Amino acid sequence: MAASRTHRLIDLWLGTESAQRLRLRQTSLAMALMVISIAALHYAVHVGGGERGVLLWGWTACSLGGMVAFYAAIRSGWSLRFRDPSLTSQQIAFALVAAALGYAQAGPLRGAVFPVLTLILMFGMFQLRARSAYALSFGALALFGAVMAFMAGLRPAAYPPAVEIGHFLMLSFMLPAVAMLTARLSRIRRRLSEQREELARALAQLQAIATRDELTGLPNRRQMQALMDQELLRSLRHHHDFCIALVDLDHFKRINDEHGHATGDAVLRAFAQAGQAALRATDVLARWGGEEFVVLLPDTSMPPAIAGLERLRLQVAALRVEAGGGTVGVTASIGLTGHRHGDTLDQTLARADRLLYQAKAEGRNRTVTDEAPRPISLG
Ligand SMILES: Nc1nc2c(ncn2[C@@H]2O[C@H](COP(=O)(O)OP(=O)(O)OP(=O)(O)O)[C@@H](O)[C@H]2O)c(=O)[nH]1
Repeated sequence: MAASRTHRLIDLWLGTESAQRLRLRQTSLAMALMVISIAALHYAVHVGGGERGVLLWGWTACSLGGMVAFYAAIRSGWSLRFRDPSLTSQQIAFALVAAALGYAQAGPLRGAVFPVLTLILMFGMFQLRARSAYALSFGALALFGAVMAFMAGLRPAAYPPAVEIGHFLMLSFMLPAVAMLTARLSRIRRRLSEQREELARALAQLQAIATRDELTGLPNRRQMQALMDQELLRSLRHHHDFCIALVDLDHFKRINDEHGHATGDAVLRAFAQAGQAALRATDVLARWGGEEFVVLLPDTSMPPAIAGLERLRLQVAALRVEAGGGTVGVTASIGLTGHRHGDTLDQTLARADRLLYQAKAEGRNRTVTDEAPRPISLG
């Protein structure tokens, strides 16, 4: 109960979208650091005998208000319009200005600002590019240099010039060092993301090789086998019909022999395109091997299956492929059968194969089914 209330509060503060949650978590951490730094500065001024006057309270209000404004800009989604919706550089720049102004008021304990400064710059380590990290570091150095010079001139007793020069020298070593580390991390991050993209590309390529026929771009035999297995399971669960057809190009050897292998390849590609166009979007045409193809017609009974295969056969017969100045045509023989409940896929495929053999034997360029003959509608 208490846990779920805590979760609800956290969701209210951070939202539920994961990238936004990450950004807001980081900003909340920055806010916490700001609150601790404000408390520490008040303590430092108090211990140092300084006056907690309007300047300190003004600084406190601006520092807190700024962080709340950053939180609101991110939480409301307003910052999503920027390249970096976390507003990392802007938050760091703001915190650096607040730190420099805090340094001007901290008195004898002002050295405590330096580790905070490092911490502020470390917020950029996982986000900033090298250029931004160097710009922020050198900007901070210039800002602190100006504040140190100003304070040494204004209150030399509290900010002795010799001590300020020492502080500046320390910063001029420390800040570029942090920027160098950030730049190194940024390079590692970039290399990692390049490698990740390369891996994703290689994986996509491997998937295409494993599932597609290279010549025609159709699903290959392995992929078709998986699709038919899936369809078999679906048909068992939902008690629907599906059909399978074996399609074989006629006298294909002759095309190769008379026009060359390249023309044969072009005919296979043209067949694949025309075949897919003739079928419904849910039907799958796959290359089974050589000049033999399989069509899977999911959730389809025999009459529409016959119509679909006849449409395919007629469109293939109308194909003309360029070959050495002329054109070459091709026809297809088709064995079509419906899957029978209780049969294995191999049994259905064997039946389609026998029907295909029959189509060849009866003169080719025809669709043969084991269904009782009925008028074919091409609708
Ligand atoms: N160009 C090309 N030819 C192929 C490819 N795969 C198989 N073949 C050829 O397809 C031809 C198939 O010939 P056969 O099995 O004798 O059949 P067919 O000539 O089509 O005769 P029927 O099937 O009886 O009508 C062979 O010459 C194979 O070399 C391929 O990827 N590209």
